[in-house]
Amino acid sequence: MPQKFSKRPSLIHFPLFQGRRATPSVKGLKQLLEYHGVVLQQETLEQLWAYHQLLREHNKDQDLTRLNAFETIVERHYADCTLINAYVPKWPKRMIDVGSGAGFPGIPLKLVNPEIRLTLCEPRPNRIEFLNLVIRELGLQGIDVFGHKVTSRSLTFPVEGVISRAFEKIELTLPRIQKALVPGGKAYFMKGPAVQEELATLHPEDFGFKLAGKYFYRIPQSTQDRALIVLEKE
Ligand SMILES: C[S@@+](CC[C@H](N)C(=O)[O-])C[C@H]1O[C@@H](n2cnc3c(N)ncnc32)[C@H](O)[C@@H]1O
Repeated sequence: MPQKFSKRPSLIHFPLFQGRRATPSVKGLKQLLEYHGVVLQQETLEQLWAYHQLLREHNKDQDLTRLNAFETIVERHYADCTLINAYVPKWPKRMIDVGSGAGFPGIPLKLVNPEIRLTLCEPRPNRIEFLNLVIRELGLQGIDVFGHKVTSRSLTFPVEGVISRAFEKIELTLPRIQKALVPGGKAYFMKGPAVQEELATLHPEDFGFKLAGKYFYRIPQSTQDRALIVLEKE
């Protein structure tokens, strides 16, 4: 039986803000995030706002995101990439984000979990440049960019965690990360509704992994179904 997507993640608050429209500003960002069930500290909000401004400023020449409206960017990028915290009690210390693009989920994940030592893996030169700019401008520590394709040969340093969103089928990513991920390490896959078909044919044991968790939910106050699939390296 396919899993049903639940309407609300369990650890989420629903604050008072009831509208979806908000002026692009730190305040508007806070209101929209809270509307989607994400409550952040003021300092984190300000960092996310600084990132948003860089994203807007460089989007035209660097082809970073196809989303345009502030509300949509907050819902599908920032809320999406921070809601996952509700399902992971403790993130691994040393992680990579495979296929980061403009920094999703890596940058929001790092902002809400500054203790993670994170490497953003992205081969496209304009995106590498943008990610390095974000790191510099926001003064982030414990984060760097691996500007190459992740393959079983290129990724040689050991990591305890891997995350990716909108990248490729899980069965294609597992061989890429098989060597780098330490035994007991976890791989987190952020997926949309098509995950059901993918899971039906996925055999993680063929790659030395076992299923450690699967969570199906909807971004609060949206039509966006999401899943977080967690695999553990045996
Ligand atoms: C569809 S985008 C998703 C970007 C981001 N994760 C998101 O959710 O918005 C996939 C990204 O993976 C990058 N990519 C493609 N092959 C890769 C590989 N072998 N290793 C790392 N990144 C790769 C592409 O350059 C692209 O930026």
